[in-house]
Amino acid sequence: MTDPSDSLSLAEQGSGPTDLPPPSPLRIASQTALFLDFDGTLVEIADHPDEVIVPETLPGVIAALAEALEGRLALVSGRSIAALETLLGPLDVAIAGSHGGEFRPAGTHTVAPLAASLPDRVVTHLSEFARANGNMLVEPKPYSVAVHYRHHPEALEGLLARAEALAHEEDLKLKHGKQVVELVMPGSDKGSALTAFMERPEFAGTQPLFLGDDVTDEDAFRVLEELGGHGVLVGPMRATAAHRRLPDVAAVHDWLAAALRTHDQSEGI
Ligand SMILES: O=P(O)(O)OC[C@H]1O[C@H](O[C@H]2O[C@H](CO)[C@@H](O)[C@H](O)[C@H]2O)[C@H](O)[C@@H](O)[C@@H]1O
Repeated sequence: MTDPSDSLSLAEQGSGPTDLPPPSPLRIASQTALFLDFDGTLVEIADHPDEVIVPETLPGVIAALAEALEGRLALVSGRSIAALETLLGPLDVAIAGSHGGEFRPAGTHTVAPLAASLPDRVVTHLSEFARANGNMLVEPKPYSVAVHYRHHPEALEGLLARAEALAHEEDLKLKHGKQVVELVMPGSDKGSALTAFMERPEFAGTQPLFLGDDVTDEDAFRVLEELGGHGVLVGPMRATAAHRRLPDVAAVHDWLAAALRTHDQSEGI
């Protein structure tokens, strides 16, 4: 069975989806708000979630951009906020974690839930299934749970069936990301997280940009149309609601660094 990102592009085969232009250079301006996904966008995908290599300069780049944008920057990730801070260190920037379940504006350590807690039985059932099928990695998060099948692709069909049954019983949302099946509490996703940020005074009246690579980022890309912003797909072209594309993580880093250089020059730094 293929990765959902691959199957989206396969579904588009024939003429294939028309490629998207790259985004304009990022301008540090009062109308700019920047939302960044983490895995596959700021760091390369790794075999295990704990094995991602975080470039030494990344936390500094995020902090510098947030400062230059006067707080109009947020990380919007499927990971929990705690997992992101383990990898990046403590950061005083706005973060939405667990696919929008956790919401934390800049300047506070208080995490506001945007979803109800996941019932324990969901993690228990998926953990039993994962143990019985090659001991797949289970990643419980505050408002979602992820099962990573990268090393056990043969278990995907059964995993999807089990996850669909649990989603139906507990009224959960199923997300099929890169080599991962996740069950998420309803009422929150990356789109609702973006909307919640845009309702805050520091983001009001800005034009949001969101960079993301996975199919789970499409909720945010869709919401951006209503918010007057642009989605930037990171990675190979596929069917997407984004309007711009950068080819890979390295191109994201170059695009961000160029914005900081231009800003520093204009400030005489
Ligand atoms: O929204 P994101 O910040 O992109 O997070 C999405 C998921 O990222 C992590 O899983 C993905 O990255 C892993 C490390 O590269 C990789 O091993 C896995 O196959 C990917 O799906 C994270 O573990 C999940 O909790 C996030 O939902």
